[in-house]
Amino acid sequence: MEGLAIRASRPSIICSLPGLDGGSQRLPLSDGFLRLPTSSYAADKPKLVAKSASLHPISAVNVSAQASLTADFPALSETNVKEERINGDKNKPENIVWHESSICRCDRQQLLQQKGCVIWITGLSGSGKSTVACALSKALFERGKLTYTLDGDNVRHGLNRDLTFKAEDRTENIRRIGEVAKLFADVGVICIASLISPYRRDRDECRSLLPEGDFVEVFMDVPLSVCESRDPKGLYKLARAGKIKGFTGIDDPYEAPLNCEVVLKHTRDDDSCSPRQMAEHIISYLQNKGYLEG
Ligand SMILES: Nc1ncnc2c1ncn2[C@@H]1O[C@H](COP(=O)(O)OS(=O)(=O)O)[C@@H](OP(=O)(O)O)[C@H]1O
Ligand SMILES: Nc1ncnc2c1ncn2[C@@H]1O[C@H](COP(=O)(O)OP(=O)(O)O)[C@@H](O)[C@H]1O
Repeated sequence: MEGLAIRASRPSIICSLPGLDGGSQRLPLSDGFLRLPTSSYAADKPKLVAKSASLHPISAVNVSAQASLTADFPALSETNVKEERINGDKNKPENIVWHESSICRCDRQQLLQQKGCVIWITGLSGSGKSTVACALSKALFERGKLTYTLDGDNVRHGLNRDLTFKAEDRTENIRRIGEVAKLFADVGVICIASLISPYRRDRDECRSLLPEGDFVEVFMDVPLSVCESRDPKGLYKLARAGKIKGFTGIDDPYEAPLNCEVVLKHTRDDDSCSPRQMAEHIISYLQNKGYLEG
């Protein structure tokens, strides 16, 4: 069906559409979506206004419409509006129905007094990703904030144990961790994902899984020479000796972020920020964006 689909985390939403009699109406969702055929809004200058049925914001909105449709979501600062045709998602599973829960993300965030998000730490091996992830999780814990860390090395011991370091396996590694991180964010947890994630496209895919603002990309901007001199696991030495093939930074690519939320730049060894200072930098970002409140 060609039309409009609005996804919300509530059983019904209040909606006013040109095609609906009597202004606003409360409309029930089926499998998490309000679906409207093109005919209900294909007026000359169609305007859609949707609000959640309670004071809770709509967690996500998918607009599938003709180019002429304009959607207007007043007072919904947390709303993520995406254009997507109902039939346009070729990866959409068939015969699978989304089951809504009566407790939504905003309820959990209220309980935890924080907002779920993903802190995605990317950088070369030895750039300090795990160290910063650890310092961040400790500093947030001390403030009473709940985090969970997904470390590339660790996840490769379990969920991703079947994956190698070939480009397509790295992509799959990142995709799976991105999906798991999204679940944590939905719980209301501040999820810290710390992995090399060398390809920009893979990181951008993970970003696109989340509502605007909820993906915070942190780049460990540390020169290869510094990472190599640290070499805590002796892997650079093995890579230089040709005993590890396809090692990031040596004979495999790393694409630095072009426009990320936080850059933690290494300056000089005698003047480098401590992991705690780096963690505080990320915390300031989260605080300014309101992620440390319910
Ligand atoms: N070929 C190759 N290239 C890069 N890294 C390698 C490789 N082989 C093993 N290792 C070790 O694996 C850790 C990186 O795993 P990730 O899951 O973060 O990598 S990726 O995001 O899929 O690229 C990485 O851990 P960190 O040093 O913590 O980054 C390495 O210890
Ligand atoms: N800010 C820092 N200054 C100096 N050394 C650091 C810093 N952060 C991490 N290190 C050291 O660098 C090495 C690599 O850190 P690690 O967190 O394991 O990096 P990654 O997870 O990116 O591989 C470790 O020996 C760690 O103690």
